[in-house]
Amino acid sequence: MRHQGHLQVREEDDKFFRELWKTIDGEEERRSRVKISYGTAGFRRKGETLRGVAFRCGLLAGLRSRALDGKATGLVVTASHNPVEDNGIKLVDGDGGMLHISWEKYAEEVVAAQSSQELQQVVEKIVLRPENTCVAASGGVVLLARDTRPTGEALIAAAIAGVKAAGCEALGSTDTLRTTPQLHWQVLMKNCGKPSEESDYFDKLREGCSRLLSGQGSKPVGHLIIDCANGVGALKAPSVVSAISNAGTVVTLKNTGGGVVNHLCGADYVQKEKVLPETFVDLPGDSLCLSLDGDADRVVFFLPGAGQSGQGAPGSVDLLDGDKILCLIAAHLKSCLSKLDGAMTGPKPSIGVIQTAYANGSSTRYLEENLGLSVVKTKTGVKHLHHSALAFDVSVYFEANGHGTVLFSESFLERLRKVPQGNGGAMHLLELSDIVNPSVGDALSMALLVYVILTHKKWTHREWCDLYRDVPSRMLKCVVPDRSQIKTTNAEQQMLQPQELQVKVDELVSKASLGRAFVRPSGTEDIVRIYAEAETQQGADQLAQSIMEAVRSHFHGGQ
Ligand SMILES: CC(=O)N[C@H]1[C@@H](OP(=O)(O)O)O[C@H](CO)[C@@H](O)[C@@H]1O
Ligand SMILES: [Mg+2]
Repeated sequence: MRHQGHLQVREEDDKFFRELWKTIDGEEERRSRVKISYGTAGFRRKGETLRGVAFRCGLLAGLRSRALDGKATGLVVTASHNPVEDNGIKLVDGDGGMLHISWEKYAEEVVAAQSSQELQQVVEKIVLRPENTCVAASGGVVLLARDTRPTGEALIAAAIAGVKAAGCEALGSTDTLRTTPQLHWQVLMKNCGKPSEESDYFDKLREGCSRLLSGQGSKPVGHLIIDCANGVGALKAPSVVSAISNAGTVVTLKNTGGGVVNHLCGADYVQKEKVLPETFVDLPGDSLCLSLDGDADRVVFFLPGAGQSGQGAPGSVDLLDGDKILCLIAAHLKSCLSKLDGAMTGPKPSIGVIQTAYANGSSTRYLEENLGLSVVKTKTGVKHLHHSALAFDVSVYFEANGHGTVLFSESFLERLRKVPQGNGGAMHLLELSDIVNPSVGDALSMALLVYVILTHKKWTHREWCDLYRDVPSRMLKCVVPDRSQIKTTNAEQQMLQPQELQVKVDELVSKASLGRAFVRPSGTEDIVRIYAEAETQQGADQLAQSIMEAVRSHFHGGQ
């Protein structure tokens, strides 16, 4: 029967598996899995408690591959920007993107299963659903990789066991270290019939960047200093940055693994604290710096300086976050498209610019008022931004924290290829498409892209920094008994429930000069986030604080 044997748990065959199964069925593991949700970007928690989750995710990635007629899927063991003791699982779908939203609930169901018997039943139930009649009885392949966290090896071993239990082939071992965007790309390539070697992705980025820089004759910056966050990006950065050093900029890699991943370094630290990574001392005056996160899918740039206020403490930075990266790219794409005018047949190409509510108000104003572009706002989480971006010929999306990429639709690329030789604009756009990841944000690819754009625009890093000045903002977190009581609308900028809390927020915002604020439940932490902007830093701080008090008082009666 087709639906028999979807889970092939052969405990008697394999000592490793018997040991693993004991852990999976251990009391502590069981309890810890009950309420774990897929979240904004996969499962995440203390690495020590994740073997059962990793096993089940391997199993699910295998089932998903079987549902896609044997197309490869992927699984990355990483906790991204989170501390070293955390770990997590990100699942990659057959198109190289993130796991399809319709399968997230299955991931939660398999993870919540409390015993091997229950797991078997959950799997059978999933494949018996009418929408899953496509799940083939066999076949399937899953690409696996991990970042550099110490718990990664054990989790990959568990995930491989899960893939095998689903009757699928596992490609990857406990030693397979990849950045998240690299694995996404490898899944995409495999499904295009072009299976790739470890180095292919970075070779392609480096060679593409060298082509774009050749003959430019000027460099935007003397020194580029890269904070690798002591993560997996440190292993891969050398293979791409030679394109930049060959163009005459001195590239220095820091935090390449000697310290603890994301500790006092990395994109999240720099973006949230607005300070230099700890090891960034005695920097040359003309340095442009950037920080990756632990799995290198997120990047922010910064200039050592006095901070935007001009009065920052030593070590403070002028931050060029995801919003500013997006504005630079959008400005460049717009001018490239204008060079195509008349050279391309058919309708005018559409350009999409996608942000979330956390984008600084000044960036949205710059895009709309200076560039004349209309901005689409989506819910938080790259999967939402990516989905909206797919509607355009060319699009760029970024979260303020540095997650983002540029997308070119296949039909637009086809039209570009037909533009007569000699139109530099079309060739340039085609070359740009070679150095971006079409599936997810990639810190290293974006580092190259920013450098290329600054070079072509003949802009210095200062000019980029001065595109606009951020509105002062403040983000706070608040623990509430049940954050799922908050329901939002309008790209999470308003609460539908509790209605009276939204009324209070509106009232507080109306009192703040140039105020803007919203409250939403986090998708990755058991907290509620409060974001506020105002004319002054003090105004933003006060607005955020008073909203936090309103949230507390609503949920805890003022306690
Ligand atoms: C305000 C904020 O930075 N939110 C982050 C955070 O999501 P939350 O749902 O806000 O916890 O983690 C996500 C996954 O890394 C990231 O995509 C998102 O931008
Ligand atoms: Mg990350």
